[in-house]
Amino acid sequence: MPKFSANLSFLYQDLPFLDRFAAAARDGFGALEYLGPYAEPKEKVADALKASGLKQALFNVPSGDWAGGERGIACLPDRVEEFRAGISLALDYAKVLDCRQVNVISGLVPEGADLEMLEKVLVGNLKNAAARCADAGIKLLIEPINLRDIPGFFLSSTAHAERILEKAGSDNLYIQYDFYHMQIMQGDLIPTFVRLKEKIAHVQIADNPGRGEPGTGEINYGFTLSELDRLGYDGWVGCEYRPKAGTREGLGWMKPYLT
Ligand SMILES: O=C(O)C(=O)[C@H](O)CO
Ligand SMILES: [Mg+2]
Repeated sequence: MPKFSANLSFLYQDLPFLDRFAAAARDGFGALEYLGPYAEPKEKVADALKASGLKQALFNVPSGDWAGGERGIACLPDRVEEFRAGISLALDYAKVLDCRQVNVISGLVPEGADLEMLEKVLVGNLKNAAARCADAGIKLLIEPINLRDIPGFFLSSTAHAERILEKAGSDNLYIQYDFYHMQIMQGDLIPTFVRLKEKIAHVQIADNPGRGEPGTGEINYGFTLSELDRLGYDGWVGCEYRPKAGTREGLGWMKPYLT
């Protein structure tokens, strides 16, 4: 049976951040994930997590000025120090939250940038970060993201992610496989999952078009989720969608999976 993680950067947007933890527990989720917990002291986040009884599935390492339009800094040559400091901060939170995986958002391609140089920077950053995370028993992930929602994003395909993994040469670097992004960019969702299964540490779901609940678009999630089960995927399934009505009202799709 799939195990679901509520992505609190997308779900329960009507509630203050720390109140979303209890709401997710009440609605049957087993774990939580979000972009980042950094606006709150780690002790407060840990208290809310403990009170909810949920697990911390994942969060992103600091990703630059998100509100200002940045989408990660990991490929940017002039941000290497900041990236390394961000890994330290992410590890501090991950330890307190007993979170076993963190995700890196690669960044936007600056106008006129040398792509080979960006790749070299990204690979160097990931190599260093994967080793530091391994020492802490935490997996490091990278996520291909679709170019329609984030034009100019550096990492937008599984083929590119595979190349980055190969160049980084770390056995602690994995792929976050987001079915929504991959449906837009390449399709062939399950065969690609099967091929990369050993390298996929986390999956996320939303339907297309619109990034709504499973069942509101073209992806056959009945088939997809039963395939994940059949193939032995035992990680969390991150629910990273924008509810069409309200989070709770839109959870009908999850009912068959709750025991
Ligand atoms: O956008 C996504 O798909 C992600 O998973 C990133 O973490 C940002 O939300
Ligand atoms: Mg995602």
